[in-house]
Amino acid sequence: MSETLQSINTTTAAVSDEAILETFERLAIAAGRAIMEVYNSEITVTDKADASPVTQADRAAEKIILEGLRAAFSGVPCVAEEETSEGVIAPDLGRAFFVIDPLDGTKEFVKRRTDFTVNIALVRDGAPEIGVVYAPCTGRFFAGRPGKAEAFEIVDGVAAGRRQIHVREGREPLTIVASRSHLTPETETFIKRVHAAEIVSVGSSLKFCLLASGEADLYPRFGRTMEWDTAAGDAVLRAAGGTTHTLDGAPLVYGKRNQANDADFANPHFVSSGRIIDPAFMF
Ligand SMILES: Nc1ncnc2c1ncn2[C@@H]1O[C@H](COP(=O)(O)O)[C@@H](OP(=O)(O)O)[C@H]1O
Ligand SMILES: [Mg+2]
Repeated sequence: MSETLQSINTTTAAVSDEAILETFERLAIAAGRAIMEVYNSEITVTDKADASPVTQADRAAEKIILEGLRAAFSGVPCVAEEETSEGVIAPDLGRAFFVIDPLDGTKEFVKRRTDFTVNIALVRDGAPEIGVVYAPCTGRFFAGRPGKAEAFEIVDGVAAGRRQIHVREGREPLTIVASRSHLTPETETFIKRVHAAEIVSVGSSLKFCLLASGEADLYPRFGRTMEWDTAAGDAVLRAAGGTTHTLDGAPLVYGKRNQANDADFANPHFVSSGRIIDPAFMF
């Protein structure tokens, strides 16, 4: 059994991975409901300091998730997109902390497309171990913890069609998933090098989930992302048997602070993959 939260953080009770996931699921569904209320009425967009958009839905969803996590697991630090952008960051993350992107794919949301997601993850010892990704517009829900990844649909607030998912055996030509809004020249160069059957453009962390559910093989990201953009999807992917590597071939680690020439929690370029027969060609 994997380590409990209690053994690596000061919480009031020993908590199983399953119990953590149940809390994540409940909070993601509640956050998704708040997001869809805004989606179905008027969206107010403002620009953050980094020029990325934020809406009242991001803030409402983050409030629901943070209040829920802090009530259920007091003492476990939270790294959340909107709080961090306002300078609210725990001074010491310890060995276990939550990472939250309440609305990933804000550009998708603002354009009233369907790919935006709610993301909640637990990082332990630098690895994303437990995570949920929920796309409230379509109802698609993905959940992962060590050794088990699942997909299901949320219908009227209730989970239906729960099934285990796995990465697939990558076969050439591969299916590549890439960002719809942020495709860099470096990513395009990489895509040209790989023998791809199909390139699927997807907004948000759903890209990781398509690898996890065996619907695609590779997700190259040679552009800006922050840890909250990737932690939950990466947790689902790893639980399903996939990997995320930086360009030096090491697993992507989380909890990156005070890096020279870079902001806190910024990710380097990475490639996520399902079960690729020969990963050597990637780097
Ligand atoms: N130029 C840019 N402007 C805004 N966000 C950017 C960006 N480049 C990368 N991003 C990040 O990419 C995320 C979306 O990923 P994708 O392109 O895969 O859908 C955004 O998350 P948010 O939508 O949560 O802000 C944001 O953190
Ligand atoms: Mg994001």
